[in-house]
Amino acid sequence: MDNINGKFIDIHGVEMVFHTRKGDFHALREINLTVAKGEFITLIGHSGCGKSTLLNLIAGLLKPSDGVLLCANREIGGPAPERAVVFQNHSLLPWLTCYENIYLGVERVFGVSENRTQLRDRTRAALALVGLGAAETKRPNEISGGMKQRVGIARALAMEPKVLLMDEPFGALDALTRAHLQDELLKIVAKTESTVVMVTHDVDEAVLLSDRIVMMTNGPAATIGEVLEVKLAWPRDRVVLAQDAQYGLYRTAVLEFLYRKQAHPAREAA
Ligand SMILES: Nc1ncnc2c1ncn2[C@@H]1O[C@H](COP(=O)(O)OP(=O)(O)OP(=O)(O)O)[C@@H](O)[C@H]1O
Repeated sequence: MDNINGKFIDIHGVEMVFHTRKGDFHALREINLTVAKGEFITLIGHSGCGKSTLLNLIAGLLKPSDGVLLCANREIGGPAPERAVVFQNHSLLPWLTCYENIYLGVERVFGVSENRTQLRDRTRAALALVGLGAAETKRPNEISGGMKQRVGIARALAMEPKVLLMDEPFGALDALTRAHLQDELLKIVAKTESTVVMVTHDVDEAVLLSDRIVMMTNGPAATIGEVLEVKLAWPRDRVVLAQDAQYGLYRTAVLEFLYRKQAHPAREAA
């Protein structure tokens, strides 16, 4: 496919070299990847292989040393609300309520063209989408870690981004909360038809959520080693999939890549 929907995000020949006091560090080499509109992509690989760097390049928070990144046919020149980011640590402003945290982003994006009632409706709709309508007047220190992450997701989605970028959004949560939020995310993404690129360390999370899993080689000069297409039907049910032979095969393929083909750097160094 070479229409815009097939190449909604188009990453071509990207290199990333960090200039440090100890010299240049070649983090990423020859990154080529296209993401279709509505696709859910996860990036997986050992610690330090450059997953966050690649996500930050798509976010426009970093500029590539070489190569080009396009979103909807336009070069990514910096951060923009069309590419909203959710980090591992929610990054909510502690002195604002859940409502105000979301409203701030909504106002920034739609404040020029819409009145206060419309902005309020957008904020409330985003809170409702993540099931937090009742918590709108609470401050971040009054809600659980899972709820904070949901506010972060609501804040990102409220900006109606073309792409949702998530850097280990559930990494700091306990297993049950994590599973619950994964299920919620799948429902939200199905409803909003979002395009998602998500960094994860979790093999089950990758298989459950992804249309494709992008597996990265170890750094330095990391690149995309393999891309696994996950052809499990939607909607996906974790309990049903736990018994599914095909699910097991996908899981094994990722584990093989990570622990056979790409031995952990710490072990190689030992
Ligand atoms: N600003 C920077 N300056 C210098 N080196 C950097 C910078 N940012 C990242 N790096 C290096 O680039 C490599 C990739 O880092 P990155 O954070 O993208 O990896 P990662 O796969 O996301 O790791 P983790 O899974 O541990 O979060 C690492 O070796 C890191 O030390």
